[in-house]
Amino acid sequence: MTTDLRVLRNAEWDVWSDALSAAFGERPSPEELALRRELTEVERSLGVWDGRRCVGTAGAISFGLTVPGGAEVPAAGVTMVSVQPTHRRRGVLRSMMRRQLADVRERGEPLAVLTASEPAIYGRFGYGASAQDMRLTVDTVRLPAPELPGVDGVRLRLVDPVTALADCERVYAELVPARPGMLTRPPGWEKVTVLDVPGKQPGAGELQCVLAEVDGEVRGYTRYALKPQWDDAGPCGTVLVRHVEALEPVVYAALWRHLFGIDLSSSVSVATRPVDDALLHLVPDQRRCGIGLRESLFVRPVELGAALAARTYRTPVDVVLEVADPFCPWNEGRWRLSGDEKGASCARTADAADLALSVRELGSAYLGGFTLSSLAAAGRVRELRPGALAAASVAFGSDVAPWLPYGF
Ligand SMILES: CC(=O)SCCNC(=O)CCNC(=O)[C@H](O)C(C)(C)COP(=O)(O)OP(=O)(O)OC[C@H]1O[C@@H](n2cnc3c(N)ncnc32)[C@H](O)[C@@H]1OP(=O)(O)O
Repeated sequence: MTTDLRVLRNAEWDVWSDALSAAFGERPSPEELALRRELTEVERSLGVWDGRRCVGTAGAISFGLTVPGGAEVPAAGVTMVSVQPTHRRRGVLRSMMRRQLADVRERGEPLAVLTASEPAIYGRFGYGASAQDMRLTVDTVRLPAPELPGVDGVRLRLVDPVTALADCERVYAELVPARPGMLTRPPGWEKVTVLDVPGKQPGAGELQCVLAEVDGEVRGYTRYALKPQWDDAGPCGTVLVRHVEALEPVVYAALWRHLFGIDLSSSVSVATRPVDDALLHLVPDQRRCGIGLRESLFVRPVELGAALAARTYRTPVDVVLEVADPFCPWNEGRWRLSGDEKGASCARTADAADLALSVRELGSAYLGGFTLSSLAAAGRVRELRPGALAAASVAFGSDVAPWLPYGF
């Protein structure tokens, strides 16, 4: 099989996009397609061609990723990856991943990030699961709505989601530096948050948006749709929450109180919240919150030294890492990482190693969502100097759990 892997050209976008849709078995709406076109960074997108047929696609988005300590680090958001069924398991994906990581490095982005259709795919390319989604299906019949002193002072306003976008984005922008894993997005990406595709959530009504105001200022918002349902006893619909964000506890409680109280519903379901979400402490019984966990954001250190130096460390750390990275061999070897809560440096060293691990484990530990100790318990990190593992594991931690609020 002779194929040609090259950077996408504008004129090829339609064929490339059709190949992507076909590989996922999707038929996007005209609105979705228009947004995909707008958000494709063509010069960062790759296509693999077999004659005039596009058989492989991969895109990258120029994000900024919040890391522990609050810095925003340039990160390539890997997306739109597909290979046609006729060309699978012949190394097309591998060739795109190799080319893409070389491009990311050339651009000087220390990190690549993605969310995976199937998590088993990307470890071999050095991506480690780094953050988790908490899914909740809350029994709002049995659980009382959240209450906090001052909740009655929060004014809620039902608004058109698109008209309210700028207000919501101001809130979102304030939240981004406060939590590792959150992304600063290129302009246009905010439209994805309000794209309401009829039929995408079968049975659900129109997307609603509620703004929460304190003293006339927007301090939070929620977006949701009601999925009505009826049984012999009456209404038992579900409120499907897409987003619920707030800048202070009382606003968060007010938004959840609203969601708990929506007529004709008996549960509220939200696909993703951080694992340390405050709702768990605003209700008296977590068991009735129907909690589920799954991995969400994968992180791949592309320039290892720059990536490790870009975040801060919870406790002082001075550790020599013996790093394996067969897919990006420029990262292989020994690195001394020294840092604390103010900053860090990471440079090559000839000193004896304290810990041995691969770049994938460093991706998993990078945002503080998974500990080096838990990875060691799975045999994926080896301690070479007694005491080094516990010290590094604590230092890599984060007070706030990493979280990615949406897919890309
Ligand atoms: C970031 C994102 O966009 S995620 C979206 C990924 N895309 C999809 O899921 C769409 C449907 N699937 C596809 O298009 C293709 O099957 C792909 C892209 C997943 C794989 O493409 P291929 O060209 O077949 O992969 P390729 O032949 O390069 O395989 C590379 C390695 O990954 C492995 N692999 C490929 N697909 C999978 C999978 N679904 N699960 C586990 N391993 C996989 C291969 O076995 C191979 O393993 P090796 O390292 O042991 O040799």
